[in-house]
Amino acid sequence: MDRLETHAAFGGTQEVWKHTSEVLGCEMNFGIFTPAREPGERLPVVYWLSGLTCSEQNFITKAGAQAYAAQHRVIVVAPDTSPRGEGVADDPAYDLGQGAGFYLNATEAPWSAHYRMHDYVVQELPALIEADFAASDRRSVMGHSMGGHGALVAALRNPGRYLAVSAFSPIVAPMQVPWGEKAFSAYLGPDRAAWAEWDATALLAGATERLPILIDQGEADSFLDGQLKPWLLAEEAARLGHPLRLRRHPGYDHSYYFIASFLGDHFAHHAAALHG
Ligand SMILES: N[C@@H](CCC(=O)N[C@@H](CSC=O)C(=O)NCC(=O)O)C(=O)O
Repeated sequence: MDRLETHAAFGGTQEVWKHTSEVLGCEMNFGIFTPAREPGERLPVVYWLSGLTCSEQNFITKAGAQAYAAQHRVIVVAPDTSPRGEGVADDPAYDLGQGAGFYLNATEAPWSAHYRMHDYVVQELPALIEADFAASDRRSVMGHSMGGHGALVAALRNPGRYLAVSAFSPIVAPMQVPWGEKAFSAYLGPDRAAWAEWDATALLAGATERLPILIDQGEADSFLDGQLKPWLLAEEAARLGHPLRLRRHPGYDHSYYFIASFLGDHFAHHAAALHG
Protein backbone atom coordinates (compact mmCIF):
# COMPACT_ATOMS: atom_id res chain seq x y z
CA MET A 1 0.00 0.00 0.00
CA ASP A 2 1.40 3.42 -0.95
CA ARG A 3 0.53 6.81 0.45
CA LEU A 4 0.03 9.23 -2.45
CA GLU A 5 -0.95 12.38 -0.53
CA THR A 6 -0.88 13.73 3.00
CA HIS A 7 -2.27 17.11 4.09
CA ALA A 8 -2.78 18.58 7.53
CA ALA A 9 -6.42 19.67 7.95
CA PHE A 10 -8.43 20.82 10.99
CA GLY A 11 -5.92 19.32 13.39
CA GLY A 12 -6.01 15.96 11.64
CA THR A 13 -4.66 14.46 8.42
CA GLN A 14 -6.20 13.96 5.00
CA GLU A 15 -4.42 11.19 3.12
CA VAL A 16 -4.84 9.38 -0.20
CA TRP A 17 -3.63 5.79 -0.44
CA LYS A 18 -3.26 3.34 -3.32
CA HIS A 19 -3.59 -0.39 -2.68
CA THR A 20 -4.15 -3.61 -4.58
CA SER A 21 -7.72 -4.87 -4.23
CA GLU A 22 -8.04 -8.65 -4.37
CA VAL A 23 -11.83 -8.33 -4.73
CA LEU A 24 -11.62 -5.97 -7.72
CA GLY A 25 -8.41 -7.31 -9.22
CA CYS A 26 -6.86 -3.89 -9.74
CA GLU A 27 -5.19 -1.03 -7.94
CA MET A 28 -7.53 1.35 -6.11
CA ASN A 29 -7.19 4.75 -4.49
CA PHE A 30 -9.07 5.86 -1.39
CA GLY A 31 -9.09 9.01 0.70
CA ILE A 32 -8.98 8.83 4.49
CA PHE A 33 -9.26 11.70 6.97
CA THR A 34 -8.13 10.94 10.52
CA PRO A 35 -8.86 13.55 13.22
CA ALA A 36 -6.43 14.37 15.99
CA ARG A 37 -6.63 11.54 18.55
CA GLU A 38 -5.06 10.22 21.71
CA PRO A 39 -2.22 7.69 21.31
CA GLY A 40 -3.74 4.25 20.74
CA GLU A 41 -7.28 5.65 20.41
CA ARG A 42 -9.45 4.04 17.72
CA LEU A 43 -12.24 6.07 16.14
CA PRO A 44 -15.44 5.10 14.32
CA VAL A 45 -15.56 5.37 10.55
CA VAL A 46 -17.95 7.07 8.13
CA TYR A 47 -17.75 5.61 4.62
CA TRP A 48 -18.63 8.10 1.86
CA LEU A 49 -19.69 6.75 -1.56
CA SER A 50 -19.43 9.19 -4.46
CA GLY A 51 -21.48 9.47 -7.64
CA LEU A 52 -21.05 9.00 -11.36
CA THR A 53 -17.79 10.30 -12.87
CA CYS A 54 -16.18 10.71 -9.45
CA SER A 55 -12.91 9.39 -8.06
CA GLU A 56 -11.80 9.50 -4.44
CA GLN A 57 -10.91 13.16 -5.04
CA ASN A 58 -14.31 14.81 -5.50
CA PHE A 59 -15.54 14.41 -1.94
CA ILE A 60 -12.27 15.11 -0.17
CA THR A 61 -11.65 18.31 -2.14
CA LYS A 62 -15.17 19.75 -2.52
CA ALA A 63 -17.43 18.76 0.39
CA GLY A 64 -15.69 20.37 3.36
CA ALA A 65 -16.02 17.12 5.29
CA GLN A 66 -12.78 17.40 7.25
CA ALA A 67 -14.11 20.13 9.57
CA TYR A 68 -17.14 18.03 10.53
CA ALA A 69 -15.09 14.84 10.91
CA ALA A 70 -12.68 16.66 13.23
CA GLN A 71 -15.56 18.20 15.21
CA HIS A 72 -17.30 14.84 15.66
CA ARG A 73 -14.10 12.76 16.03
CA VAL A 74 -14.81 10.29 13.24
CA ILE A 75 -12.58 8.93 10.49
CA VAL A 76 -13.91 9.42 6.94
CA VAL A 77 -13.05 7.01 4.14
CA ALA A 78 -13.86 7.90 0.52
CA PRO A 79 -13.18 5.17 -2.05
CA ASP A 80 -13.13 5.46 -5.82
CA THR A 81 -16.40 4.65 -7.65
CA SER A 82 -15.31 1.66 -9.75
CA PRO A 83 -12.43 -0.60 -10.57
CA ARG A 84 -9.87 1.17 -12.79
CA GLY A 85 -7.10 0.44 -15.23
CA GLU A 86 -6.28 -0.63 -18.78
CA GLY A 87 -7.30 -4.23 -18.15
CA VAL A 88 -10.67 -3.25 -16.70
CA ALA A 89 -13.77 -3.16 -18.93
CA ASP A 90 -15.03 0.33 -19.74
CA ASP A 91 -17.58 2.20 -21.82
CA PRO A 92 -17.31 5.64 -23.43
CA ALA A 93 -20.49 6.82 -21.68
CA TYR A 94 -20.16 8.59 -18.34
CA ASP A 95 -22.82 6.39 -16.72
CA LEU A 96 -21.35 2.93 -17.40
CA GLY A 97 -17.97 1.34 -16.74
CA GLN A 98 -15.09 3.09 -15.04
CA GLY A 99 -16.41 5.82 -12.75
CA ALA A 100 -19.85 4.14 -12.69
CA GLY A 101 -19.53 0.92 -10.68
CA PHE A 102 -22.98 1.28 -9.03
CA TYR A 103 -21.71 -0.44 -5.85
CA LEU A 104 -22.96 -3.88 -6.95
CA ASN A 105 -21.37 -7.22 -7.81
CA ALA A 106 -21.67 -7.68 -11.59
CA THR A 107 -22.62 -11.08 -12.94
CA GLU A 108 -22.39 -10.39 -16.70
CA ALA A 109 -19.27 -10.47 -18.88
CA PRO A 110 -17.15 -8.49 -19.39
CA TRP A 111 -18.06 -6.58 -16.21
CA SER A 112 -18.05 -9.56 -13.81
CA ALA A 113 -14.26 -9.88 -14.04
CA HIS A 114 -13.66 -6.75 -11.95
CA TYR A 115 -16.89 -4.96 -11.04
CA ARG A 116 -17.54 -6.11 -7.44
CA MET A 117 -17.83 -2.73 -5.75
CA HIS A 118 -20.35 -3.93 -3.14
CA ASP A 119 -17.96 -6.51 -1.73
CA TYR A 120 -15.13 -4.00 -1.98
CA VAL A 121 -16.79 -1.18 -0.03
CA VAL A 122 -18.67 -3.41 2.44
CA GLN A 123 -16.02 -6.04 3.18
CA GLU A 124 -12.52 -5.62 1.76
CA LEU A 125 -11.99 -1.91 2.35
CA PRO A 126 -13.31 -1.87 5.97
CA ALA A 127 -11.14 -4.88 6.79
CA LEU A 128 -8.10 -2.97 5.52
CA ILE A 129 -9.08 0.26 7.28
CA GLU A 130 -9.68 -1.51 10.61
CA ALA A 131 -6.39 -3.44 10.34
CA ASP A 132 -4.03 -0.69 9.15
CA PHE A 133 -5.49 2.59 10.49
CA ALA A 134 -6.72 3.90 13.85
CA ALA A 135 -10.25 2.70 13.12
CA SER A 136 -12.73 0.85 15.28
CA ASP A 137 -15.36 -1.50 13.87
CA ARG A 138 -18.16 1.06 14.42
CA ARG A 139 -19.17 2.04 10.87
CA SER A 140 -21.70 4.17 9.03
CA VAL A 141 -22.28 4.90 5.36
CA MET A 142 -23.41 7.94 3.37
CA GLY A 143 -23.25 8.88 -0.28
CA HIS A 144 -24.39 11.02 -3.18
CA SER A 145 -26.52 10.11 -6.20
CA MET A 146 -25.12 6.75 -7.45
CA GLY A 147 -23.25 6.70 -4.14
CA GLY A 148 -26.48 7.43 -2.26
CA HIS A 149 -27.91 4.32 -3.90
CA GLY A 150 -24.75 2.49 -2.86
CA ALA A 151 -25.07 3.64 0.75
CA LEU A 152 -28.74 2.67 1.01
CA VAL A 153 -28.15 -0.75 -0.56
CA ALA A 154 -25.04 -1.45 1.54
CA ALA A 155 -27.02 -0.77 4.72
CA LEU A 156 -30.14 -2.66 3.65
CA ARG A 157 -28.21 -5.74 2.49
CA ASN A 158 -26.01 -5.88 5.58
CA PRO A 159 -28.09 -5.51 8.76
CA GLY A 160 -25.99 -4.84 11.83
CA ARG A 161 -22.94 -3.73 9.85
CA TYR A 162 -23.68 0.02 9.87
CA LEU A 163 -24.88 2.20 12.75
CA ALA A 164 -26.20 4.98 10.50
CA VAL A 165 -27.08 5.60 6.85
CA SER A 166 -27.88 8.74 4.88
CA ALA A 167 -27.82 10.05 1.34
CA PHE A 168 -27.76 13.18 -0.76
CA SER A 169 -29.86 13.11 -3.95
CA PRO A 170 -29.78 9.29 -4.11
CA ILE A 171 -30.93 7.04 -6.94
CA VAL A 172 -33.49 5.31 -4.70
CA ALA A 173 -35.14 3.05 -7.28
CA PRO A 174 -32.58 2.16 -9.98
CA MET A 175 -34.91 -0.45 -11.50
CA GLN A 176 -37.34 2.34 -12.37
CA VAL A 177 -35.01 5.00 -13.87
CA PRO A 178 -32.77 5.22 -16.96
CA TRP A 179 -29.39 5.33 -15.13
CA GLY A 180 -30.24 2.17 -13.22
CA GLU A 181 -31.91 0.33 -16.09
CA LYS A 182 -28.84 0.90 -18.27
CA ALA A 183 -26.31 -0.12 -15.61
CA PHE A 184 -28.27 -3.09 -14.28
CA SER A 185 -28.89 -4.42 -17.81
CA ALA A 186 -25.15 -4.36 -18.46
CA TYR A 187 -23.85 -5.53 -15.08
CA LEU A 188 -26.64 -7.97 -14.08
CA GLY A 189 -28.27 -9.04 -17.37
CA PRO A 190 -31.95 -9.04 -18.35
CA ASP A 191 -33.44 -10.83 -15.30
CA ARG A 192 -35.16 -8.08 -13.30
CA ALA A 193 -35.52 -10.40 -10.30
CA ALA A 194 -31.73 -10.16 -9.93
CA TRP A 195 -31.95 -6.37 -10.17
CA ALA A 196 -34.22 -6.22 -7.11
CA GLU A 197 -31.32 -7.35 -4.91
CA TRP A 198 -29.60 -4.02 -5.68
CA ASP A 199 -32.54 -1.60 -5.49
CA ALA A 200 -33.19 0.16 -2.18
CA THR A 201 -36.91 0.60 -2.78
CA ALA A 202 -37.28 -3.08 -3.67
CA LEU A 203 -35.14 -4.20 -0.73
CA LEU A 204 -36.95 -2.19 1.93
CA ALA A 205 -39.86 -4.60 2.43
CA GLY A 206 -37.46 -7.43 3.27
CA ALA A 207 -35.27 -5.41 5.63
CA THR A 208 -34.76 -7.10 8.99
CA GLU A 209 -33.42 -3.92 10.60
CA ARG A 210 -35.26 -0.59 10.66
CA LEU A 211 -32.16 1.66 10.54
CA PRO A 212 -33.40 5.28 10.21
CA ILE A 213 -32.69 6.81 6.78
CA LEU A 214 -31.88 10.51 6.29
CA ILE A 215 -32.14 11.89 2.74
CA ASP A 216 -31.51 15.43 1.53
CA GLN A 217 -32.70 16.40 -1.94
CA GLY A 218 -32.40 19.66 -3.85
CA GLU A 219 -35.55 20.75 -5.66
CA ALA A 220 -33.57 22.46 -8.45
CA ASP A 221 -31.71 19.20 -9.17
CA SER A 222 -31.92 18.53 -12.92
CA PHE A 223 -31.94 14.77 -12.23
CA LEU A 224 -34.76 14.85 -9.67
CA ASP A 225 -37.75 13.85 -11.80
CA GLY A 226 -35.96 11.62 -14.29
CA GLN A 227 -33.37 9.68 -12.29
CA LEU A 228 -33.78 10.16 -8.54
CA LYS A 229 -37.48 10.17 -7.56
CA PRO A 230 -36.89 10.02 -3.79
CA TRP A 231 -40.64 9.88 -3.17
CA LEU A 232 -40.62 6.26 -4.39
CA LEU A 233 -38.53 5.22 -1.38
CA ALA A 234 -40.35 7.60 0.97
CA GLU A 235 -43.74 6.14 -0.02
CA GLU A 236 -42.49 2.58 0.47
CA ALA A 237 -40.98 3.52 3.84
CA ALA A 238 -44.28 5.07 4.93
CA ARG A 239 -46.14 1.93 3.85
CA LEU A 240 -43.77 -0.29 5.85
CA GLY A 241 -43.32 1.98 8.86
CA HIS A 242 -39.58 2.26 8.13
CA PRO A 243 -38.17 5.47 9.65
CA LEU A 244 -37.16 7.81 6.80
CA ARG A 245 -36.70 11.59 6.80
CA LEU A 246 -36.73 13.18 3.34
CA ARG A 247 -35.81 16.86 3.39
CA ARG A 248 -36.45 18.82 0.18
CA HIS A 249 -34.50 22.05 -0.31
CA PRO A 250 -35.80 24.68 -2.75
CA GLY A 251 -33.15 26.16 -5.03
CA TYR A 252 -30.43 23.55 -4.51
CA ASP A 253 -29.04 21.53 -7.43
CA HIS A 254 -27.18 18.20 -7.73
CA SER A 255 -23.71 19.60 -7.07
CA TYR A 256 -21.21 19.51 -4.22
CA TYR A 257 -22.39 23.03 -3.29
CA PHE A 258 -25.60 21.31 -2.15
CA ILE A 259 -23.71 18.53 -0.36
CA ALA A 260 -21.47 21.01 1.43
CA SER A 261 -24.52 23.02 2.54
CA PHE A 262 -26.08 20.15 4.49
CA LEU A 263 -23.16 17.81 5.20
CA GLY A 264 -22.90 19.02 8.80
CA ASP A 265 -26.39 17.66 9.53
CA HIS A 266 -25.38 14.26 8.16
CA PHE A 267 -22.23 14.14 10.29
CA ALA A 268 -24.28 15.01 13.38
CA HIS A 269 -26.75 12.23 12.49
CA HIS A 270 -23.93 9.70 12.03
CA ALA A 271 -21.87 10.79 15.01
CA ALA A 272 -24.84 10.41 17.35
CA ALA A 273 -25.10 6.75 16.34
CA LEU A 274 -21.37 6.05 16.08
CA HIS A 275 -20.56 7.48 19.50
CA GLY A 276 -23.85 6.44 21.12
N1 LIG B 1 -23.46 14.37 -17.30
C1 LIG B 1 -22.78 14.76 -16.13
C2 LIG B 1 -23.13 13.80 -15.01
C3 LIG B 1 -22.09 13.66 -13.99
C4 LIG B 1 -22.52 14.13 -12.61
O1 LIG B 1 -23.34 15.01 -12.44
N2 LIG B 1 -21.94 13.48 -11.61
C5 LIG B 1 -22.27 13.78 -10.25
C6 LIG B 1 -22.89 12.57 -9.65
S1 LIG B 1 -24.34 12.10 -10.61
C7 LIG B 1 -24.87 10.64 -9.94
O2 LIG B 1 -24.22 9.75 -9.54
C8 LIG B 1 -21.02 14.20 -9.52
O3 LIG B 1 -20.90 13.99 -8.32
N3 LIG B 1 -20.09 14.80 -10.26
C9 LIG B 1 -18.80 15.17 -9.72
C10 LIG B 1 -18.71 16.54 -9.16
O4 LIG B 1 -17.61 16.86 -8.60
O5 LIG B 1 -19.66 17.33 -9.21
C11 LIG B 1 -21.33 14.89 -16.42
O6 LIG B 1 -20.78 14.04 -17.15
O7 LIG B 1 -20.71 15.82 -15.92
